Amino acid sequence: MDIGSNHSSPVLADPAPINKARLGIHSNLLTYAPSGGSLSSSKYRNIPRKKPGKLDEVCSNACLDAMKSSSPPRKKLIKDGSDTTYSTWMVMLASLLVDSLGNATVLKHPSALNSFEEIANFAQNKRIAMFLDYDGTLSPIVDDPDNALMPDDMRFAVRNLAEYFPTAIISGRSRDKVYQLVGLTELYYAGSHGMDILGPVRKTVSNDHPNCTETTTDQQGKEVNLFQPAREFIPMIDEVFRTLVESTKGIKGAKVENHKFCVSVHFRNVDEKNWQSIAQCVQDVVEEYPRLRKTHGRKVLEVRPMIDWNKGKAVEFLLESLGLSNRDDVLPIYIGDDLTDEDAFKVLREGNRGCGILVSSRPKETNAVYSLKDPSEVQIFIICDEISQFPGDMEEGGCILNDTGGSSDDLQT
Ligand SMILES: O=P(O)(O)OC[C@H]1O[C@H](O[C@H]2O[C@H](CO)[C@@H](O)[C@H](O)[C@H]2O)[C@H](O)[C@@H](O)[C@@H]1O
Repeated sequence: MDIGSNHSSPVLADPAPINKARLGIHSNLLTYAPSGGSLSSSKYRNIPRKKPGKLDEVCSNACLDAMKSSSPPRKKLIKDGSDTTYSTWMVMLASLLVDSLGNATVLKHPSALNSFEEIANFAQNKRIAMFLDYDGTLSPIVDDPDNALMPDDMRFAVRNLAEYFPTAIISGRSRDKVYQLVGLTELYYAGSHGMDILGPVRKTVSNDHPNCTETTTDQQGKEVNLFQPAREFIPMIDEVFRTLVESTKGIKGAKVENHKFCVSVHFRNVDEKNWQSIAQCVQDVVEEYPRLRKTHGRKVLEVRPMIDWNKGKAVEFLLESLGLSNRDDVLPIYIGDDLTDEDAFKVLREGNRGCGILVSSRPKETNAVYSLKDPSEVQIFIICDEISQFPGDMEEGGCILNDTGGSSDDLQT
């Protein structure tokens, strides 16, 4: 049985589709040309860059389009008296449309919870390898990235999961930051969209990537492999971080984060009339640094090294490091909510290797097979996985679920 074979192509009507062809923002749509310089491995290639000129304006306008189309306006109350009836009708029509698009998603990307039996059947006699994004997947999206905390009951569910299946977090944040937020030593962590991975030691992996792999010890003194394919970019990223902090300091609500191998520029709290200025600041940087490129997430623009590495490659790398790649008895599952997670969904979809689950409450174009509405559904899915794979253990008290969100110690018997 092919996983998700009942469900058709990944392309779905999106109420606000992003014009990727114009933007060139999605890494798996980019063509990489061979690089010179010290990034000698064929994995790392430069994208030929246009000369700065008249097109700059078009570029930052395109960027602005992407910022707008990925940020649908919030519902507004209609106060204008004369147009009330017409406007009300429009709102009702729009919400009907959203509802029917929602149903289309349900059909094409069914809920992973409703399809749980299908997934469990497919996972039978297989070992699940679980990959989880952080923001919007394990923690709800909030205005301030520093307040994106993972609820304790989610942490408990993930910790239990990791007891049964190899589990990795793959985040756009720095590895240190995401480790600090998740706080579980049982997991593997990949930060900066997979450009900073702490994984198990495996010789073949080190041989494949001799210049970017280093054997070290983790917090528990265990031998681990540190994989950093963009190591030489650290000083450049640091410089870009400082430049962006300076250039955006006059824009109210802008926030810049340094993730060691990439920089995030948040515009969630910026008035829409200033989004153009944010886009311009980012555009100026990528023009000044031809070996960096701009990508795009949920109300965030990012600047990152122009290397052929992303969350999809990180999944492949971790599977290889865990000795789980190219095996019929392994089912990798990746759960994520953002554009950057699409690279991972695509890797799993290709060759029917595993299954991507998109976290979204509205229809989106995606390479995932299934969907979950929000982090609370992610938590339920994780718990169901544990129970379905090891029902005996659960009944015997390995994991007794309650709905009070109490500490893990309270719940262990
Ligand atoms: O790959 P992820 O773990 O999902 O990280 C992607 C970005 O997540 C964070 O930003 C997002 O979440 C914030 C907190 O909810 C929200 O305020 C922001 O608008 C979102 O884009 C993080 O701050 C970024 O640096 C990550 O790239």
